[in-house]
Amino acid sequence: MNISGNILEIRDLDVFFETNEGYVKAVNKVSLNIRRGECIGIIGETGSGKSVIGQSVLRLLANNAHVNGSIYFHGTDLLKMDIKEMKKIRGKEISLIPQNPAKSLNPVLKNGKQVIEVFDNKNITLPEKRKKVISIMSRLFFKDLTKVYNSYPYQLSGGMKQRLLAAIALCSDPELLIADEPTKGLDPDSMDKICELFMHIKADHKRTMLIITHDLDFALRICDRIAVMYSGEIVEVNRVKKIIDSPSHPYTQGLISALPRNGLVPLPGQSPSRIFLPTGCFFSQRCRFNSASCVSEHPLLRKFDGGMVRCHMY
Ligand SMILES: Nc1ncnc2c1ncn2[C@@H]1O[C@H](COP(=O)(O)OP(=O)(O)OP(=O)(O)O)[C@@H](O)[C@H]1O
Ligand code: NI
Repeated sequence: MNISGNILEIRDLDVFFETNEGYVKAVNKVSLNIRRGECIGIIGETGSGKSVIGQSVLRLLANNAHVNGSIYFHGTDLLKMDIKEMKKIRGKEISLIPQNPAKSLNPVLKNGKQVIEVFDNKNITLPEKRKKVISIMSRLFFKDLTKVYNSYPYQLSGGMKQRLLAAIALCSDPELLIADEPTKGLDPDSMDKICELFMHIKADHKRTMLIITHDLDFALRICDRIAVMYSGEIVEVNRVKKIIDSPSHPYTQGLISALPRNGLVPLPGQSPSRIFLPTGCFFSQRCRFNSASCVSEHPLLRKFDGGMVRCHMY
């Protein structure tokens, strides 16, 4: 029992990759807690370090990665855990809904069998497994269940494949569910269905979730709290309502203004090189409030307005 109520505690996570060009700083001193039953979103533009955080939690980083910091799951640091022990947690206590549904399914296995196969609880009989799988699938597929159960992945739409992957991820009854870009490459109709699916997982299955996405609208609809990443670090964390109604960090303000319903005002400029990061604020070159201290001094993440913000203005 964790007294703090946190399922996951990421502390000062640093990840850099060794490349021929130099050290790529992917994640800088990221700290984030996920409370039981909470759905937290990590948002930010491409390359900001969102996926690397998810991969760090599951210990699925590439071989050229160097990792520092701690990721506590029930008080045990996953980063120090024996890889054998880690495999007992991965896909069971912490499940991932992978990014690419097409690549993650076995094309020659019927959908129902696909879920039963990964459900490797050795203590229960096959009929019991089937019963459990059907119960999970019926909660995700509603009326089409028999048809879906007996057909093959290629007969499913993109949105339905996502549902199948969600069923696979849920059948181990995980304490934490991580989804990396669940809406990537989907048409608007499937997008709505995926939104509905995640709302359902949240409400009905009461899952603790970490949603990694560049799709701000999706995150705003699903999550309770949002962490905004810029160039490998968290620049703002707060409850969704605060992020939408009164974003504090100029980068978050830029993201919100760039939403289609707000007139799609794009943020000018580019994020800095990840090999030669600036001394001051990483966002200063693109910031309309840029001042001398922003260039000379790197801002710390400080408590503000019920959340945290990394900006000299606060
Ligand atoms: N194996 C690797 N070797 C070198 N650099 C890497 C490696 N994996 C990731 N990176 C770099 O780390 C940074 C963070 O990557 P990450 O995949 O976490 O971004 P992201 O925020 O998930 O972006 P996207 O929205 O495109 O998925 C990027 O600059 C990326 O190029
Ligand atoms: Ni990513």
